[in-house]
Amino acid sequence: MPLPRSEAPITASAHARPLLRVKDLQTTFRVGGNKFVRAVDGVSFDLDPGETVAIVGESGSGKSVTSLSIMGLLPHDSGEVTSGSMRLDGQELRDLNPEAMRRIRGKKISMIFQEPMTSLNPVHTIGRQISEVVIHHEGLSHRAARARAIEMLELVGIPEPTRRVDNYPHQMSGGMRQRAMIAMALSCEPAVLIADEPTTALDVTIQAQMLELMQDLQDRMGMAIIFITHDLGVVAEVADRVVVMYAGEVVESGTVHQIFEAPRMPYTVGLMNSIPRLGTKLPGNRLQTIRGTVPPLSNLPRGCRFHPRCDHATDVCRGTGNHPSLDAAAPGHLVRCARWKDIRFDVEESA
Ligand SMILES: Nc1ncnc2c1ncn2[C@@H]1O[C@H](COP(=O)(O)OP(=O)(O)OP(=O)(O)O)[C@@H](O)[C@H]1O
Repeated sequence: MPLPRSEAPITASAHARPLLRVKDLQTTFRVGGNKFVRAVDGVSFDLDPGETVAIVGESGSGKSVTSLSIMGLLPHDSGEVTSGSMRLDGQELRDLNPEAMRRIRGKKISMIFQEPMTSLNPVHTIGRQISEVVIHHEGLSHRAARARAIEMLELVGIPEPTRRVDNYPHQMSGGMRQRAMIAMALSCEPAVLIADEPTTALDVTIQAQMLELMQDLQDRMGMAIIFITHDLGVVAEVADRVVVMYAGEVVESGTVHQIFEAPRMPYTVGLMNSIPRLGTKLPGNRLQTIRGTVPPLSNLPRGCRFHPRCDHATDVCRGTGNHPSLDAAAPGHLVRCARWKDIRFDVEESA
């Protein structure tokens, strides 16, 4: 059943009113003179309290721009949300002025980045940085804020928190800085945490520890997480629902089971095939990469944006005016592929 693009309610929420509803989000960048590109093009998804939605896709697919749009952190000289809606707890974020948005960031919605130094200030101690967040948002005294900082460092598993609270970021290892950043992001118990590739820069053991830590904190604090990654392998471990993005658009979304057990979009299957540790067997059982590269936003292919890289593409995928809509392949499972009814992928999970 094809859905008109503007009505496609991605990854159907079980709640009457989701915690966060992103609908038809469009974010545009000025790329010189009067030239604009649409880095996020009609993206919709819901996030319910306590759940994890993963946004996946190769570099340049629009994952980070989606999250920066929600956070109100686009570079203000070049990027702008040009249409759509982002409702957090019923409040339209686009209606908020910068000061009101500052009050929400850190308090109701927080973000952690791949590189901790993006959010940690090298010239202040970790304790001071966490304290500033809780003093700003909760009006705690300096003494109470320091106690909260120590408590948060302990919560994220930093040893000797009463000593570490006075460390500067450079006195900590990469893994510990990552933990400190998480402590800072969670210090006001936000309802939503956006984690943008939070484990990519870490070695495998620390990666696993960080994922475990985030899930543990989610269980304790009940926050919802938007987990941004190019790694579908990680998604299988952390997500309840998955949004696959390509060239600024959602190309498939559904529950983690639907995406892993019955993917319908060749791009999603391509991402799966390029992950060694996923344990998914496909014909030939060989590791593959998706041929070609993500197209530049200034020169998108006609028809389906993925067709030049797709082994299943036919004329119907290439034609001007044949831009595929998001169709419901099953309840809560949406796919943007003109041929999804014709293609079957032989995906089985290994033991
Ligand atoms: N400041 C900017 N000015 C112009 N274009 C931008 C800017 N920031 C991002 N873009 C464009 O938006 C597109 C999406 O970028 P985005 O960072 O969201 O991708 P991503 O999927 O998060 O990739 P990565 O995994 O590398 O972070 C890019 O192709 C880029 O061309």
